Amino acid sequence: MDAREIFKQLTCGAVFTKRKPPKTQEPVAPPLVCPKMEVKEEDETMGLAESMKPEIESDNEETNVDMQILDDSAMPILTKKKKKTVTAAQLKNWETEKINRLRNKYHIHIKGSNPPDPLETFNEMKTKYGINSQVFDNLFSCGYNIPTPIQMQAIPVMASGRSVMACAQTGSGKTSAFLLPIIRDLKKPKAKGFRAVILCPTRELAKQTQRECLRLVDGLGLRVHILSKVNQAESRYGEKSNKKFDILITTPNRVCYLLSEEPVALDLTSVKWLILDEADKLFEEGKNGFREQFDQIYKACSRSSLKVGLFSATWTNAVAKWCRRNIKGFLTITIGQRNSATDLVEQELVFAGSEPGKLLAFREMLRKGLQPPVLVFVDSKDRAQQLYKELMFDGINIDVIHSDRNQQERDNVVKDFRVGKIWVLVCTELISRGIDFKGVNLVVNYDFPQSAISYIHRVGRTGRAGRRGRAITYWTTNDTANLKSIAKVIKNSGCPVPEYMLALKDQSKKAKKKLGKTVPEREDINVKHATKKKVKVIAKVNHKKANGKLVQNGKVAKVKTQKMLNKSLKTKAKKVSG
Ligand SMILES: Nc1ncnc2c1ncn2[C@@H]1O[C@H](COP(=O)(O)OP(=O)(O)OP(=O)(O)O)[C@@H](O)[C@H]1O
Repeated sequence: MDAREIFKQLTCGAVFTKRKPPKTQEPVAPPLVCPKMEVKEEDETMGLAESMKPEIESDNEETNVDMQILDDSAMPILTKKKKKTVTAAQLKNWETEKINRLRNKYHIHIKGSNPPDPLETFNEMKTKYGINSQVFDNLFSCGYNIPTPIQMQAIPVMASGRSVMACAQTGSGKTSAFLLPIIRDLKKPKAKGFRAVILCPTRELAKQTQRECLRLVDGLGLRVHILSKVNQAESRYGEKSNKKFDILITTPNRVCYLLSEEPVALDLTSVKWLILDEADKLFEEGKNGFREQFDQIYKACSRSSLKVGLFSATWTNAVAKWCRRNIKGFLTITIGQRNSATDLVEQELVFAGSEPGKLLAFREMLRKGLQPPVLVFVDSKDRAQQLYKELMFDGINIDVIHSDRNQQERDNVVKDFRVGKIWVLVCTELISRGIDFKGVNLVVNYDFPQSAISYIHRVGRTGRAGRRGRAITYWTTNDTANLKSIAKVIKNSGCPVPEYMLALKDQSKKAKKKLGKTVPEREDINVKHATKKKVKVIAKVNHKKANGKLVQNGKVAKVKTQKMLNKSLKTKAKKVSG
């Protein structure tokens, strides 16, 4: 017997090859399951309702056995394949669950029948809604890589031709949320006249929206227009005009002026989309609101298929009521908690005792050093002017904006603040809504806001587009009426507030409404609180330094002496008292 024969007998005829054996699976014994015990699968269906999981069939129902016989003595090798059976209904449920998870993740709440699914990426605008790839490129050149939660939901809603009422925090990208679906819908320029109208409460906001729109329509040829000189409008937008514009961005007053002309100087019959940015502000009644103007504009947009979009960071009953009465099949989108301040802002309430105490506290803050740009909000244009005059000699680049300044001055101030020439801007509610100054580090509520809604918008000028910010609010014993509601807003956005503030008595609805409308009486902020001597000395020094002129923001301003300041304030006070 040669060595080969001996080896064959010893190995019982086994064959050895260089090939790797196929992967085998040991036959698995059925799991021991206690009758009452639930077996949880550790797979991607975790957390889904039982009915939504794909059906996984058990071992004893069907098992495919593959046998591979290498030779007579080899063991059979079992391979088990699990078959999955998923019905269409289950797939749909599964998809719904995925969408719900996405909405929960981004705190997207939507109300109304058959809402479209939210987008997860801008790319879906191309694949699902056929948006022009040029717009897509424009988005990326704006630095927008992923949609914000309001964009995720509002874009598909509007792109599917539905009216919408949307509420999302300040600085969360609402402007592009309504601009993108409009641009998608209008596609290219047409000689039909305005097909979209965007109403904003202030001209500053209208200009900013126009800028954003121009960036997004770049390369499409769509013509975006802002109503400026109403006296030139007649020939440009009237019935006989050559209809040279597609999108109109404006404040309501200017539109109403043209609509009241004989013959009507603005044709809105082709308007497909009417957007109200800062809708709750536009719906306010009284001299600061635009309720009547809006009604007139809505009537003039007579196209039967008109769709309306109402956007704001704050939600009021008046807006919801109007939507229910006038718009069929609209959807309501809310991101996060309604009427809440952004949690990107570190907020603080500071008790300043009295009016002079506020000035001292503010000066102390300036002395310690602050990081510009800073916005300082006060109650009225007179107070804005007073505070500005008080601080203009303190060696900071400061300016003021309010509705008494002419349009050119207002535009210059906004421009200078944007480019960093102005460090501290004293302002009124005029710029509390919608204005997107990039990188404001600090908002100071020098005067306590008249309502929680006003507080939310003022504070929302910082902490925008994912950046963090800070807000300081001074309060005195005169401000206790609103203290609780504002303390609550601060607490809800995750900042600490003293417990006693939250335990204060609630105001009645009527009292709150009244408070929101009336400007509280406050002691003047003026130089009489500082020692006259000190002001004279400062004025003298500045006078000398600038050879009789004060150079500010690249412009030459006349330095006013104490006497001149008092005189101008007295004449202003006389004017106000009538
Ligand atoms: N998808 C995005 N990715 C990154 N930045 C974005 C995106 N969308 C918008 N932004 C930026 O976020 C900032 C705030 O946007 P926007 O002014 O539209 O906010 P808003 O929600 O209208 O705020 P407000 O309530 O104060 O009017 C802007 O500077 C804008 O350029």
